[in-house]
Amino acid sequence: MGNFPTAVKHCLSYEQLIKDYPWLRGWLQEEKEVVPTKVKIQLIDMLSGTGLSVIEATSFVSSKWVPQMSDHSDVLRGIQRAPHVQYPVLTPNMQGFQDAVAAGATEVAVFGSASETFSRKNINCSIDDSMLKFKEVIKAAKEQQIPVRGYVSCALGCPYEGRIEPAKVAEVASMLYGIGCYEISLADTIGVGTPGSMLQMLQRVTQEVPISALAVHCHDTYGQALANILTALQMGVSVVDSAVAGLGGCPYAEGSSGNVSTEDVVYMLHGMGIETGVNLDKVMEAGDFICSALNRKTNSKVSLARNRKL
Ligand SMILES: CC(C)(COP(=O)([O-])OP(=O)([O-])OC[C@H]1O[C@@H](n2cnc3c(N)ncnc32)[C@H](O)[C@@H]1OP(=O)([O-])[O-])[C@@H](O)C(=O)NCCC(=O)NCCSC(=O)C[C@@](C)(O)CC(=O)[O-]
Repeated sequence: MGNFPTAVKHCLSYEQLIKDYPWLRGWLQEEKEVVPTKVKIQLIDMLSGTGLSVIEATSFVSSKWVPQMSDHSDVLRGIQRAPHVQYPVLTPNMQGFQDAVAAGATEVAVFGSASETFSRKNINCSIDDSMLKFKEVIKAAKEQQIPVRGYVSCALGCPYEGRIEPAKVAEVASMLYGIGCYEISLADTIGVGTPGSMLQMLQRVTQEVPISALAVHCHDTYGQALANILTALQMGVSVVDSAVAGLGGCPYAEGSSGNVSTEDVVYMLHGMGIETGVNLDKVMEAGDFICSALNRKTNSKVSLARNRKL
C-alpha cells in the first residue's frame, strides 16, 4: 500500500473526482416495476444541479434484454442539460450507437468484461467479438467527435467464473484503451473485491494503461466499496463511479448489490479535504426524491445518519 499522506496530497490536486455514473441505468435495469419516464428525467435534472460532472443517463440496449431501458430516447431527449455536465449513455453495438446519436447523445460508453462467461451472458458474445463491435462503435464515434468510455466488468470477480486473474483484466483494459476509449472504468461488478485484490489488480492494469485513464466502479455487496475506492485513490485514480442512494446492480449478476452511494463517497472525500465540487445536501435531496418516489430505502449510510440528525 502506498504512503497514505502522499497519496492524499496527490488526490487533493484533482477536481471533479466523482462521476455519478451508473445511478440510473445501473439501478433501473434491476428494478422489476417500470419506472415512469418522468421520474427518471426529474432525478437526472435534480442530479444536474448537484455539481456532479458526469451523469450516465440511460442505456441503448435491447428492450427484450432490459425492458426498463426501452424509454432511453425519451429520457435523453427529456432532460434539461446543464452546462459542464456530461450525459453519457451505454451503447453495446452500432444499433445502440445510432439510436443514441439520433436521440442526442454526445458521449457513449461500451461495456466489456474480463470474464468470458459474463461477456456472453451480458452482451451475448465473446470478449473477442465484443471488441470487434466496440471498434465499429468507436470508429463511428470518432468521426463525430463523440468520446467513448469503456468498462471492464468482473475486474475483481465474476458471478460465473469466480476469481479473475489481474492479467486478464489488464489485457481487456489494454484492448479497450488501444481501440480508442479515453477512459477505462474497472468494475467490481459483484462487489467481492477487497483493498488487497484492488491493489493487485491495479498494479497489473497500470502496467498496460496509464493511471490517469482509469476509473473505479465498486459495488458494495461485501461492504468493501469505500475501502476499495480509498485504495484506488492512493494509487492515483481520480475518477470514481457511484450511484445516488447506492442504488444499482446488474441483471446478469444476480444477488449483487448496488454501486457505492454517491453520498458516502462525497462525505469521505470531503472529510479527507479533497475538493469535488459536489454539494452533498443536494445529492441527498435527489436520493430522498428517488427513494420516496419508488418506495425504496436508501443504501447510503450518510443519508441514514443525517436523517437521524447524527
Ligand atoms: C448487446 C445486445 C443488444 C445483443 O443482443 P443480441 O440478441 O445478441 O443482438 P443481435 O445483434 O443478434 O440482434 C437481435 C435483436 O436485438 C436487436 N438489437 C440489437 N442491438 C440492439 C440495441 N443496441 N438496441 C436495441 N435493439 C437491439 C436487433 O435489432 C434484433 O432485433 P429483432 O430483429 O430480433 O427484432 C443484448 O445482449 C443487450 O441488450 N445486452 C445488454 C444487457 C445489459 O444492459 N446489461 C447491463 C449493462 S451494465 C453492465 O454491463 C455492467 C456495468 C457497465 O454496469 C459495470 C459493472 O458493474 O460491471
